[in-house]
Amino acid sequence: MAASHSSSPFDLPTPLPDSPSRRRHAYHFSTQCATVENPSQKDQYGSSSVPIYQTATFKGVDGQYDYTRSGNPTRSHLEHHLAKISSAQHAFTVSSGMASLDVITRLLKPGDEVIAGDDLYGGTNRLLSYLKVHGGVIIHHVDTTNPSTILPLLNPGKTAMVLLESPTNPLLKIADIAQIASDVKQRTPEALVVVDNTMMSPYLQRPLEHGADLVYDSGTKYLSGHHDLMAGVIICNRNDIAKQIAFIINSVGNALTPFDSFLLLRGIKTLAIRMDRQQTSAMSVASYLHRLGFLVHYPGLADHPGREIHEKLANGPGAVLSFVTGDKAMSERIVGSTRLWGISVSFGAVNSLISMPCLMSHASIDAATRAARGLPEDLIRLCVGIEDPSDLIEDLELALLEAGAITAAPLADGGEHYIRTTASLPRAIAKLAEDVKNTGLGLRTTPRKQENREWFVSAPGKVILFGEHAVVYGVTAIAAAVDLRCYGLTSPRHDGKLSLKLPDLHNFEHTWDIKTDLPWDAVTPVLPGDVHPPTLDQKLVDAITHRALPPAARLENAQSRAATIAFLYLYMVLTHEDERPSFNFIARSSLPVGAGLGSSASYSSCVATALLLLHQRVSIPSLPPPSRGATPTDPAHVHVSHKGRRALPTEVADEVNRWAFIAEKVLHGNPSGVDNAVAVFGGALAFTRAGFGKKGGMEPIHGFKSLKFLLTDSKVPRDTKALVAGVAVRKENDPDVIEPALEAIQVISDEARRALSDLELSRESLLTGLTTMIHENHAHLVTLGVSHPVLEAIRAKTAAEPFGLATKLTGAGGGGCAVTLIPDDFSDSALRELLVGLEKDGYEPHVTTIGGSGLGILSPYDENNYPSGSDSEDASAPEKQPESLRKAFERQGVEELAPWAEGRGRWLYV
Ligand SMILES: N[C@@H](CCSC[C@H](N)C(=O)O)C(=O)O
Repeated sequence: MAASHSSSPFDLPTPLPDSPSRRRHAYHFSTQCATVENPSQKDQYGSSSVPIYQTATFKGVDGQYDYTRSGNPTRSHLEHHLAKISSAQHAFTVSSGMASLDVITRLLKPGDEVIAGDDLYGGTNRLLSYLKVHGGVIIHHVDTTNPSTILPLLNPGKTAMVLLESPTNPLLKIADIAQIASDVKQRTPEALVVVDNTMMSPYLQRPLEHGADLVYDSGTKYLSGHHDLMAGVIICNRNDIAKQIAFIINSVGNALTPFDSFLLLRGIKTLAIRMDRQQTSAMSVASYLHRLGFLVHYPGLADHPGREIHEKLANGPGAVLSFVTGDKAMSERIVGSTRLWGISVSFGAVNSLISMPCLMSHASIDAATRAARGLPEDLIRLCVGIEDPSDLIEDLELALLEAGAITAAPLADGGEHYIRTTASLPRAIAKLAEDVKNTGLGLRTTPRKQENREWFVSAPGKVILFGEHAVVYGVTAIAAAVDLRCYGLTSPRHDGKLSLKLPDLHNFEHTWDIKTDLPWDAVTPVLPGDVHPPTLDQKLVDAITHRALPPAARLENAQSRAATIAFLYLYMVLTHEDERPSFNFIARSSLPVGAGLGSSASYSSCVATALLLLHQRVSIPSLPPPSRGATPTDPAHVHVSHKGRRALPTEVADEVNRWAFIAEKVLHGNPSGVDNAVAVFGGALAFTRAGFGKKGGMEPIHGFKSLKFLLTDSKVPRDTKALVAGVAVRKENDPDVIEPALEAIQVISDEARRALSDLELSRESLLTGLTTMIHENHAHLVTLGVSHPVLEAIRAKTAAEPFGLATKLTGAGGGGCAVTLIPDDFSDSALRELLVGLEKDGYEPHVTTIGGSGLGILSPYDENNYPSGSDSEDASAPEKQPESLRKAFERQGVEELAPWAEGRGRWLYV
């Protein structure tokens, strides 16, 4: 026996007697929710909470209950309560929202026609598809935002049901339930108008009041509010339908259990208060995303196309919203980067959830149908809970930042704000342009003049002074440029070929025929002025790996293979409109490779700079005119000796940095961006990873004074991933030891940052302070378990008399490099003695200065000195030309690289 409620929903007036001065009136919704009373079902003990009648059977014959499938007192209380708050005559509860729809669609028979929306919950679509295939029911999907699309499908004698969601799941479209119900009643009065009201709950919308015949709700959502039960609710006013529903539920046996009935009843008591809070926060979240420029679907926003209709039907916009980013991979990253928003299907719980419908709740709709119905693959659905809205927005902002969906932009007052990055649109336009070109419809523009100069570029490596490993947990790391550098040289060719040579990396060399050896069909170019999307184009990476790598590089050496892929990737995405420069690129490095000193980032920066110059996407400032009369021995330029620093404009540095980061992604998958930032900008910076309640970002340490350090490569290879994972395990197992160590490292980094930028601090105090901090930071790294016996041996050697120096591991540890501070008064003879001792022990020490210049480009460039084709494979190249940079560059020993490069002319640095 299914419970049914036969009195008016507003049968719980104030207890006051009706009088002319004080009218009896219905209690407000929240009062009704909290007040569970059924006058016809008084509890024998007056219990204030409805008891759980955890019983399958009831004794006796002819009693109100006999078997819980047919009826149970706990469920009756719940159904009475639901009918009351839904303005309904009848309410039924079943095992899930889908069970509700199953019960309702059992009213159909083969040949019946159902009209449903084209944006609807994946499970609903699945059940309708099942009925179409197995039940002989004809299903029409239409755009229910436009009631006139339904009219031609209303087929008297055939249309049995019109199934609506409003707002729809997940695009939050609005269907005019009242208008549609009236049209249906007029044209096909026998058809039932059924509404899935889950998104609104009876608090915000009561479709029976707008002409619906049947309303169902997934009680799992707002009604329960805590995601601790599954339930479905069906309500209606018509006795004939109620009778059939009760019959089906009893026959099928899917009525809600006594325990779940109890839980649902408990949840409903707080429905209004939860919904109020959730809805207010949802409005803030929607407005926040809307302000950033995302396309947000939420009926509370002023520009929502269905807002006016929704406001006629409902008392609020609810707490579910969705938005698109323009890039599925970016959406995946956003969803994966949130901490507070749980990645989960469903909605309506007190805790906030984030999901990608196409991968989750709506995955059962096949991709082609999703596309045909306009359900975007990059759609993110947000279900707002009761947490503090500022925490929710902060968490979302950090995720958007981390995913590259927003970026900081300067404000007129010197401050900063976040704006949406616009990676996806120009990319689509570029693709379109390519497509047009490939189909022969494009207009060919005159190709630009081929870049005929040799370009000589260089970028420094980096050393982490403080904060390594701890940086993974949100601690600030201090990184600085070292004066060991990577150098890159391009020389023009005129034979349609491209070559890469890496003499210090297993002497790798390869030449490609640009037209035939590179997988051009796999590339989506990034147009000038546009930014590369935050994620790599994996299709292109794969195509290069499988179709462009020479067998030797593919098989032999992982470093040269990765360096080649990064080079070709950048070359190809920067190429557009058939302008495919032909040249040789040689990279050399005075930095030890794979020792944690940022050699890959300095290589990436050189590749990015060289390619941007060759593709004519950046240019360097031309030499200013002479300030006085020039003579053969005096070029007469004003020249203040700043050694070229700050001569390269910030725009050039920013562009190179962006592309160097892309090359770093090819090389490392998920780099932090610190290494390439140091390689490009030089100096020193403080880096904090986003997350752990921090915004994250990099800040230059202004006023950084250059310092002398000894970098000792232990020559012991290390496994960075394993070391990072080891710290994670220790942190998990021994938080009382590891957490304080991380906190102490943050204190050291903060102090180091202050000291390094304090212009008034004496040199002596700075060096003393740094010595202490080096010792302390190393001790904490030992606690984290990332030191190694060779690093301890280097520490002991440098600390021993007569040296007395402070050393710490730098980077991942477990081998790799140690960094030793050399005070200004440390004698040359002592330094020589130390170097000899370290070399004798099998280490490779480098005396370096840190905090120096970033990216450098050789200039002024005398184009006539190295004319076109001087070193090219062009058969017509004139003979007897001055030696090109290329040959001399290749000839230098690694130690001579830096002084030789400096001697080539005037370098411009960032
Ligand atoms: N795997 C489930 C997914 C349930 S989605 C639940 C909810 N209605 C929502 O919109 O999130 C299934 O396939 O049904």
